[in-house]
Amino acid sequence: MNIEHLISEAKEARNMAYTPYSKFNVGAALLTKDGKVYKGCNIENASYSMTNCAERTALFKAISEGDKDFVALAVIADTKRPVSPCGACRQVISELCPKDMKVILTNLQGDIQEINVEDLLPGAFSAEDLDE
Ligand SMILES: O=c1ccn([C@H]2C[C@H](O)[C@@H](CO)O2)c(=O)[nH]1
Ligand SMILES: [Zn+2]
Repeated sequence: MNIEHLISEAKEARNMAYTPYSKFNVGAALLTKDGKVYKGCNIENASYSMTNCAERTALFKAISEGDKDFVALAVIADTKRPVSPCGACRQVISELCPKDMKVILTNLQGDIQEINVEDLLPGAFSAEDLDE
């Protein structure tokens, strides 16, 4: 699976976004070691803070299906710069994905930024912080 294909899966997921409030559609595609792709879109709610971002939708779908070996995540939105995942998603990605995994951020113009998971959220709170 190449990066272009993963991005096209993210673009497809974006078409499923449920965004009656922001009209800002985001898609994500999460690739597993076995070559399976979990797609996710953002899902909003009239109680705005209940919104789930595309990145977390894809991750939660995968984890809930028993998949946990991830090799890449692509995210796409109609932004001037490659879309920037929110803080909540950076926290969740940091916990569930390997440190050296590539996150491919892109936009509809085809600008691409690749970033390692470990650089998404420097100093992230993690499981180790829970140890006494
Ligand atoms: O990386 C991002 C950034 C924003 N959103 C969603 C949340 C909300 O539905 C809309 C506007 O913030 O975009 C995502 O899904 N992923
Ligand atoms: Zn988010």
